[in-house]
Amino acid sequence: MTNLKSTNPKSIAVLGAGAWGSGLASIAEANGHRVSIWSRNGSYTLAEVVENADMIVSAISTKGVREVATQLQGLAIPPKAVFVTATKGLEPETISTPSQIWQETFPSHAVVVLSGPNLSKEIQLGLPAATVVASRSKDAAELVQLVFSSSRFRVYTNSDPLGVELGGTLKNVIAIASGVCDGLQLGTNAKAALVTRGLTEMVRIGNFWGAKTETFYGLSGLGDLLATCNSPLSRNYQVGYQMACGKTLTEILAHLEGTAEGVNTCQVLMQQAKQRNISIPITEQVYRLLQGEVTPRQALDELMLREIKPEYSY
Ligand SMILES: NC(=O)C1=CN([C@@H]2O[C@H](COP(=O)(O)OP(=O)(O)OC[C@H]3O[C@@H](n4cnc5c(N)ncnc54)[C@H](OP(=O)(O)O)[C@@H]3O)[C@@H](O)[C@H]2O)C=CC1
Ligand SMILES: O=C(CO)COP(=O)(O)O
Repeated sequence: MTNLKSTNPKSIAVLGAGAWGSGLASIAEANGHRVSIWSRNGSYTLAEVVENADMIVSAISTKGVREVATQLQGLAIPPKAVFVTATKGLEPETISTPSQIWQETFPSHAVVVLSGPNLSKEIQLGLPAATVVASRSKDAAELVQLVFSSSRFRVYTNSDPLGVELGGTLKNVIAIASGVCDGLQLGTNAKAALVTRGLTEMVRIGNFWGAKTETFYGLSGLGDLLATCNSPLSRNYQVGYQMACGKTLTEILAHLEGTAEGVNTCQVLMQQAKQRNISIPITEQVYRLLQGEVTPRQALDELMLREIKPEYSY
């Protein structure tokens, strides 16, 4: 069996002290690495945490990524530092993924995407989980794999960073739909149909942007889809569930613990789908529900009564 406790501790700067930033910091710390955490209200400055960092791990919500990346641009980042992004969203103005923002801001540094079925509350409890680290740089991905692998966290490498990142991002919209499905008590058959067709929709969007189909059938796609569509711990699932129980989006977001990225992702996807004529019927109904244009029951009827068609169009 591999001994994963590090004999070569690295300096890890974690940006974002939310649920996932704290979770990732604990995993690296337990593996013997030197971890310092930055957040807007924390006691360290950005310059202090990134000084001498071997790895800069961002678990900032999408809305803050560019702002923090730009602040870092003015600081002395060690040339060999590897950026790791764990954010699952899309920037509305540019449709960039978080890793694209990091790579654009730091073109000569390696960027690694970390994404998988990783509900942070379960990880905090020490329950076992697996994830994926993906990069164009094999060496960087393997370094990140080594830093985070433990007896409770199994880390796989992957060479399709876009597919890995989009899996974690796109499933959030389907998780909202799954929450609606459970809130309306539509049963197991309906849930299976929703998640399976949701995966088809994820593959369609992902392929359009250049991600590989097979990546969506791995941990960062199907794996994360199953976790978030079946767990009340998922904030995105909670948004859908509570809407099905009659709450408004504003009421839900006011009391939600943490970020539900699917709400913004859904808007970005709808804009793109309209402009480029991509068929994303589930996302479209989630969008209309979030906009207050349909009730959960109307959204269900719209999906069930779409024009009949083959399962796959060749
Ligand atoms: N929780 C989970 O189970 C998982 C979450 N993720 C993803 O990780 C990301 C963060 O999620 P999570 O930790 O749960 O969310 P939280 O809401 O708990 O934390 C959000 C973090 O983002 C920071 N942030 C938000 N806006 C800004 C900004 N403008 N500038 C700087 N920092 C900002 C917050 O900073 P501050 O602390 O200063 O308020 C906080 O650290 C999301 O993209 C999510 O999808 C991925 C896997 C698992
Ligand atoms: O991405 C997650 C688990 O992998 C967390 O999901 P939520 O953001 O919906 O809580």
